[in-house]
Amino acid sequence: MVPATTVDDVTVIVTESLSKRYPRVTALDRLTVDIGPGVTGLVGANGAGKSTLIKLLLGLAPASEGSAAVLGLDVATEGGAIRERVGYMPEHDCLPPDVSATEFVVHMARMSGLPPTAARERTADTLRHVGLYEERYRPIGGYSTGMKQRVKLAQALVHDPQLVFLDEPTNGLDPVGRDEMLGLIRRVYTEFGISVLVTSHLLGELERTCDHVVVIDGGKLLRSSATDDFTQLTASLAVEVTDTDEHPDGTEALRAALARAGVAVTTAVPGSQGTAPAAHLLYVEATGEETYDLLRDTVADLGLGLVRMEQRRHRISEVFQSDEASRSGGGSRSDGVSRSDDVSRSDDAASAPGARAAHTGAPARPAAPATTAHRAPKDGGAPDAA
Ligand SMILES: Nc1ncnc2c1ncn2[C@@H]1O[C@H](COP(=O)(O)OP(=O)(O)OP(=O)(O)O)[C@@H](O)[C@H]1O
Repeated sequence: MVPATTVDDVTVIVTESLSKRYPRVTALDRLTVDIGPGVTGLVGANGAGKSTLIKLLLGLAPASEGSAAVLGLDVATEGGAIRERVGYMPEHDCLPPDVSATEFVVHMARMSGLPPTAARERTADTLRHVGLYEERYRPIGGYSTGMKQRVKLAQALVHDPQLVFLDEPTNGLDPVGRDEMLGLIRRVYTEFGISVLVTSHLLGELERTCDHVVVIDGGKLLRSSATDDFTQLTASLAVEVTDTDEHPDGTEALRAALARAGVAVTTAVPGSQGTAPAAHLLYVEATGEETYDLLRDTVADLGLGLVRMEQRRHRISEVFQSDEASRSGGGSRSDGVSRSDDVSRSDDAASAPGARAAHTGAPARPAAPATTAHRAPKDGGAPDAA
């Protein structure tokens, strides 16, 4: 696959007070954000306005208010030029069942203006890249959900865009399929230099894939930060030890010894209520070098093997959980629902590692943390939080 033109050191997407109002609902509400090159996650519950933002950025629907530019092109007047340079993977199933992946992707390449030979070559390259080369002549109707998602990704990449919009590409995939798709998405940028805007209702799944995360709720910006800012190092150390004949439960032996030494130890992931503790992991509050020394000596005195001792990172969801906990006095939510990775559907929350499903019927929404918008609105005020 021929690498795309890399977009370096430019703002890939800029929106300024962008709004979209339908008769009964405001889908986007004065959204102001800058997005640079790389892989950016756009996270929000169902109905948060993610698909609407993509449609506006592609110039497929007019904004009610405000402005936006993609690759320096105005969405209001240069939609055609934007769509030449941008690939789009829609959320919903939109594939013809009776044609093969090759026929479909060649057709999409021709629609994008590629000559017949180039269209066939690019199709073969792109299908190989997404892992569909062997099955490329089979009708799409017989494909699994994961294969269909790959066809949708291939057609978004076939015309060698500078940027792709991927709307919920992991929808309907099992955990293995999700991981594979997220790996593919990461490689779209690292191998081909194509910047990515990928939407998801799962906060957690994007932290491994994205350089930057934008969180929206009710059409408003909640937060826009580098992923590292969300997942900065915490003061706690994750410690894992082996069991021995003398201490069949090494973790418990270490916990008891540390407690006797007056060290704060927990088996639950700090700051994440409702998250199941990982087996054989202790979290120790680190107060300085002496904590490392004490841990090493205690493990040695007990005769245990030290498997790992590492400073742990916040998970993105914890940023929202801890804020919510502090707003409700440190306890759980008044409705009894704890935050999870999933900012939307309870069925997916149940499948997210360590997540507890919300069963209120209403979508669980992230609380607004102290907003650190990537770019403050021009009036200098903080963007509205829902
Ligand atoms: N054409 C439309 N007419 C009226 N309302 C719409 C239209 N498109 C979207 N909406 C409404 O705008 C809001 C935002 O929808 P949008 O599809 O952008 O959300 P989303 O974050 O992409 O969620 P999902 O993942 O469920 O699609 C929703 O309340 C939706 O019902």
